[in-house]
Amino acid sequence: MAFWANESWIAASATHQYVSGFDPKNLSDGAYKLTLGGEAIVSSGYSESGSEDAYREICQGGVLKLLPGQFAYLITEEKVFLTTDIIGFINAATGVKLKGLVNISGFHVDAGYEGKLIFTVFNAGPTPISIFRGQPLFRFWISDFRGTGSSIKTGYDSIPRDWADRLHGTYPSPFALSARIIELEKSVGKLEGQKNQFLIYAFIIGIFLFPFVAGLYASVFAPWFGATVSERILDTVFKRTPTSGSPLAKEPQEAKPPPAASDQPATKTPPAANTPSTGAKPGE
Ligand SMILES: O=c1ccn([C@H]2C[C@H](O)[C@@H](COP(=O)(O)OP(=O)(O)OP(=O)(O)O)O2)c(=O)[nH]1
Repeated sequence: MAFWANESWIAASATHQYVSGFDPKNLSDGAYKLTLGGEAIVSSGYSESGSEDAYREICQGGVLKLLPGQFAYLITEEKVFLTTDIIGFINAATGVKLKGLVNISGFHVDAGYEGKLIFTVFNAGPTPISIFRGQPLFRFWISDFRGTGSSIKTGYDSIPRDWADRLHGTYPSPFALSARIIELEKSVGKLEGQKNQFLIYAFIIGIFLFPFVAGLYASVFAPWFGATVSERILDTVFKRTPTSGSPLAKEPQEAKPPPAASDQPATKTPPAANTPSTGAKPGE
């Protein structure tokens, strides 16, 4: 197995087109630079919602921004045409990987594969990564592939639209979570500010309303409230003898039953004669 150097690429391309629009200028140390094509599917990320806008068309020179924690399907502009006696290897360019873009997808292209290549990437970095259509974002190597059994396979022409459903939801990276926490802290700070404002307003309104409420209480509620409930509470708490104004005073006292007749000691009524005369006659 031998990887193709630039010379092998150029010599072989004289009889077969391995990459659409082949240009030797795009070769670098045996790697052919494939560029970003016109469509992408991007996950909702941490600051957007739903997968409705996941599919993105990228116009010529148009930019696609991948936020921290976002996951995307990208497609190459070029199609590759592998014969059955070669195999391909793919990767993302180092420059963009150093910004934090991770290539999650496979690394080989089957012998006999014909079509565009789809890359699955994830922004694991702390900052948004902007890529543009036509940017030489991917690397493609070819190697001889000995033996038989491979056949021509029709590959991708575009990104299947239903792949958007696979990217529904969020894929939070530590950076995305940190950004989310900062957003929430800002919201909490705003709410705190609103709460303080509310308390200040309530205090000011309270100052203006106090004389009115106090007057209302003194003139309407206090006479009724003070005479009934207040006195009752004071009597109970301080074990006071119910005052004449107190409701307890007005309540009938519990009557003690009179002692039984047999229990009463016999008392004699002193004779009228022994009663010291007051000199007064009855009826006087
Ligand atoms: O990141 C990748 C990896 C592969 N391919 C293309 C080239 C490859 O020939 C084809 C199938 O890839 P692979 O053989 O790895 O996928 P599979 O899941 O094993 O599918 P299959 O069983 O059809 O081979 O998809 C891509 O577009 N992107």
